[in-house]
Amino acid sequence: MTDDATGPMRCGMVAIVGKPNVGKSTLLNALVGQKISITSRKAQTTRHRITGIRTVGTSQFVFVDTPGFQTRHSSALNRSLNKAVTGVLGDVDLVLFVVEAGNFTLGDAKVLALLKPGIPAVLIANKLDTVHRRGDIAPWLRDMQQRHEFAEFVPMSAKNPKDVERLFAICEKYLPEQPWWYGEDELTDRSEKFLASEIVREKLFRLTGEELPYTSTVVIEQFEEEPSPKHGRFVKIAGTIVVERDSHKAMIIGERGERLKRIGTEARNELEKLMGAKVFLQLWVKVRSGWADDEARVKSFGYE
Ligand SMILES: Nc1nc2c(ncn2[C@@H]2O[C@H](COP(=O)(O)OP(=O)(O)OP(=O)(O)O)[C@@H](O)[C@H]2O)c(=O)[nH]1
Repeated sequence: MTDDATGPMRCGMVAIVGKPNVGKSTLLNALVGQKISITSRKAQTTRHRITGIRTVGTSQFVFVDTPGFQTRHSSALNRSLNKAVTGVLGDVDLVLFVVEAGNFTLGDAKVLALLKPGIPAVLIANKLDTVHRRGDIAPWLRDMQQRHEFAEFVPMSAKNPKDVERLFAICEKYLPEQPWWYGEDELTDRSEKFLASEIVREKLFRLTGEELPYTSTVVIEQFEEEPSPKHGRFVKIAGTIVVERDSHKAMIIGERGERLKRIGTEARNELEKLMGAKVFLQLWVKVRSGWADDEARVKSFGYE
């Protein structure tokens, strides 16, 4: 990657797609250079179409993260997720198709089938650091070449900054020559309110582990900024964690409310850092059974 400001001005949209858990959010965060999308060990934590923006030299990359492609269940929530993926793929300049290096499963094949002809796709063979037999990668790459006409093949690790820098240099030439859409320092076009719900959701999944179904969601009901002579910025946030069962509610609240308190404290600390503000955060837990199957309710929670 070059940082010199010579050459034509470029700007373009880059979609990051792949089945759940291959490392899309990790890659996006590494590319944008700051935590924007939420990562966790639990699959399917990314539901929204999140953009991250990075300007390097004369090129501006506008990244679009997509939800993990759902195949197992077909509730209204999953249909909405799938629509988000297919919608994104039609109007981007470049697709980064992420798989785990050395692997290709039916789940990967289903996402690959969504790629549109005419839009260049780069194969990202991620998590290379976990591959012990590097010799197996060359024949695997040849096999991948048969499956799709990829523009480039990039074996890498999203956790290795050198690999991430190299990826920029590889992607740059696929951006069209045109003026930038965003300011040089902008990182995301998502609101702080949206980031607040994502951060609470991340803490929720981190602190409840594998037991909590991914249909649990967070709705921010209040997001108000008040002038504060003492703190500069002061933001009051109230949110509701919506779950499907009483047992999930009990799990989140924990013994004597300990777990919910921790979720709130960790989320508040991170929000304060991110927003450079003093944050007052209130969280509730509500049970709404079957919401993931209810089309209207999925919409009311902000999923298109
Ligand atoms: N060893 C290793 N682990 C990685 C790498 N990239 C991502 N991971 C891990 O893989 C897991 C899943 O990463 P995510 O970035 O959340 O995956 P995702 O594809 O966005 O997942 P969904 O949101 O479910 O679609 C996390 O535990 C990451 O830390 C990598 O290059 N090497």
